[in-house]
Amino acid sequence: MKIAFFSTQSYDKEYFTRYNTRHELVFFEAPLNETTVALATGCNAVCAFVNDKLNATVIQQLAGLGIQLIALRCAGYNNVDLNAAQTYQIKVARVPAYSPHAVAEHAVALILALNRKTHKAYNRVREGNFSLDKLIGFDLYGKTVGVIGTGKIGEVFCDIMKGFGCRVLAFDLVANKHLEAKGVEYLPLVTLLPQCDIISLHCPLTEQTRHLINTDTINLMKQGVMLINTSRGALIDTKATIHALKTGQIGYLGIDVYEQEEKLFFYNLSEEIIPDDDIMRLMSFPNVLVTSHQGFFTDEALTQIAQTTLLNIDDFESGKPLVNKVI
Ligand SMILES: NC(=O)c1ccc[n+]([C@@H]2O[C@H](COP(=O)([O-])OP(=O)(O)OC[C@H]3O[C@@H](n4cnc5c(N)ncnc54)[C@H](O)[C@@H]3O)[C@@H](O)[C@H]2O)c1
Repeated sequence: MKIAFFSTQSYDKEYFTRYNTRHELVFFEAPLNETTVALATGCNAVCAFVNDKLNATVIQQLAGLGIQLIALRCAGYNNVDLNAAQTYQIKVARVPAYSPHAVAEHAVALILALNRKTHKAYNRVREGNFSLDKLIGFDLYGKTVGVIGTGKIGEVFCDIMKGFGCRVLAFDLVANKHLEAKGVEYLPLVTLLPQCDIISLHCPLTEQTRHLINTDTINLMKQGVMLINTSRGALIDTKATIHALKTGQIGYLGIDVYEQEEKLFFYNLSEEIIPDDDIMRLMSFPNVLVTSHQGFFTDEALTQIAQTTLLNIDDFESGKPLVNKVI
């Protein structure tokens, strides 16, 4: 099959070329949207990533070009209009699990860096400043951590935080029996939020979870709470979060995802004027750490993403059941 890859970065090319044996891969740096969709002309499938826009218009245009498969090289599919894909009979497959450890460990990295201010210490000592002033952190041992969404990533995250000696509380639509057996306590969200020193988001972005973190839920949290989001940006109402950082209601924020990330993340904008005032405000707080959607970015995860995506394409081509189909 001939597959058009959108939003391609050098590492996508490297890993997919390494594991591809039978397909023709065409790599485009451009993201997939209404203005770039024509690049898929002559291809049978498109391979898309988290910030590609597969709305109804794009899907209609893809159908017009004869595209039969949308092979997502990610787990989330909130950026795909599934009704439109169904209408135009385009199959959608994804990579449901690729090293949940990669994302869970990144969430922990954000917690540790925010708490112990490692990023600041790194810069200080390079300038010969060996003072500890304002670098004080807190022991994770004995603290209460709230985990929202205890699927594959949330489960690994709970295990790691248990290992630190934290009390772990969870909120999910379905309780995970393995976690309950290890002492993770499931509570309604309104009961969980006021008890936690750290809250980490690991649920998908859906109509129910959009702006799950808003003024009302933030006000239920402990004053000075640490909020971590490695899931999807729109789980958090950015403006409400900025307000809470200004008042001190949120004491630390670690985000690997951002509501308006598609125009920023994965690009080098160091020589540009960035017009997004919210991200600029967020980055100006000393207690906010932003990474640009790198939770998945480990060798193991990139290998798994390439292998599973190519397997999905193989299965589709040979008419086998699509084990990783979304629809
Ligand atoms: N930062 C990154 O690089 C990166 C990489 C991969 C995935 N992600 C994000 O992480 C999310 C979680 O991934 P996963 O593999 O653990 O998914 P998963 O499907 O295994 O788990 C998601 C969990 O969220 C729960 N959930 C669904 N709706 C909920 C709701 N309304 N309230 C509470 N819980 C709810 C589900 O029941 C499930 O247990 C993905 O949806 C994706 O957005 C981020």
